[in-house]
Amino acid sequence: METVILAVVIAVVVLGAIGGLVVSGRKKKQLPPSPPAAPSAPATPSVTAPPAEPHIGEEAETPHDEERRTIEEVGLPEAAEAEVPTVTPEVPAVEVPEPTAGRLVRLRARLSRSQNTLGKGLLTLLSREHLDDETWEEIEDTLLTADVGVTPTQELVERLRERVKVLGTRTPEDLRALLREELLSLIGTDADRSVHTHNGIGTNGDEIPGVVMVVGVNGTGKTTTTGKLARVLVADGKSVVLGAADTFRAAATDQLQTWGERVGARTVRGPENGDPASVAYDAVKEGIAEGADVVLIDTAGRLHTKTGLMDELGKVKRVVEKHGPVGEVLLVLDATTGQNGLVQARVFAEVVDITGVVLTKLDGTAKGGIIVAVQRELGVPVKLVGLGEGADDLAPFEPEAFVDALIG
Ligand SMILES: Nc1nc2c(ncn2[C@@H]2O[C@H](COP(=O)(O)OP(=O)(O)OP(=O)(O)O)[C@@H](O)[C@H]2O)c(=O)[nH]1
Repeated sequence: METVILAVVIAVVVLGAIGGLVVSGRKKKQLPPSPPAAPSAPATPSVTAPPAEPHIGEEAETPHDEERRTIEEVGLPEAAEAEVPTVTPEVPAVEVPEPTAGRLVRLRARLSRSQNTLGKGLLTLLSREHLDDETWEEIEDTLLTADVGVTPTQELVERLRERVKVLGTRTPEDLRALLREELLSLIGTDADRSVHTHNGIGTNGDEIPGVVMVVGVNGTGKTTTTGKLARVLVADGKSVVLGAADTFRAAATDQLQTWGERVGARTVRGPENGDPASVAYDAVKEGIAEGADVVLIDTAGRLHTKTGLMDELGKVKRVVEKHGPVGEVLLVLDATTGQNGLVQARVFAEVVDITGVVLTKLDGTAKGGIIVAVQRELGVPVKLVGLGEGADDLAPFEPEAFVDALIG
């Protein structure tokens, strides 16, 4: 019996002691709840252990080691891996130029702004109640001021006089239709205005890329036009190689290369002041090797009065022709230079057969009539017009859209 009592007393004491330990343990754990741990938490927000309020009892019994394991389990390594930035090789962005169809219509606002005097001026004069000699003279002056040229102006005035006489009433619609028709016949709607970029047959009998040479006096916009034309061709799905045969001006070569890089076209360049004919030859050779569709050759600006430079241009063309035919020789004319452009055109045409004209800076002049004059002078069509300094401001020349922009 005594033994039993002793055993019960021991059991009570032991239980009491255990109870006391548990309570003191709880108190210890509850005293510093979590504030000290909390500040360290934000350092690694994505990997913090999940329960904010862990089970007190468990926490008290959980060894410290186990907590670390739990954090590892959350996947620190993966998180760290995810944060490693992926290194991609730097590739220059290749632009996708705007399609060329309908560009002139899109750029119509620029055209009508610069050519207002011509189209609207003519319409206003033709709408006068009395079309006397003085009025016809004013019409003639308007055309001459716009650089249409003497002979085409006289022809147009004559035709308009005849047709207005026949016309009974002169409603604004009648006059607009009549003027549209006459201006269109003056500019011509039948000419082939496409830039010839199709493949040619090389001197060795194999197919070679279409070759286009861009020529003109200094500062007319040759390099810019070559770059813009490369974009037009790329937009139309063709592969292009550029030849920087303007070896006089290092900046022109860099400029051309930049244009090319923007659309993913390779530029063949030579040493500064090197032989332009040799660069042009190499460019076509590269075009053949690459199987490119078109090779565009930018030449140095040269004054038509400098015979030596003009002879050099002839040589560039002849050297290129050792590979095969040059499909297109584009003469770049600055529309703001007016009648002087015609003199240039004549000399360039003698040295290299011009096959098409690019009229640049038409956005900055009211002298759009030069289109008529230059076509008459050279007997070759205006194929492209420049209407601004923007990369896609070169448009295929469409007579209808041009005349519509003139007369509104
Ligand atoms: N407003 C306007 N500016 C143009 C147009 N075309 C070219 N330009 C500008 O004309 C200037 C001369 O252009 P370039 O292409 O360097 O002329 P370039 O004929 O190659 O010059 P050189 O190599 O010195 O003979 C540049 O500032 C062009 O941005 C156009 O259609 N409109």
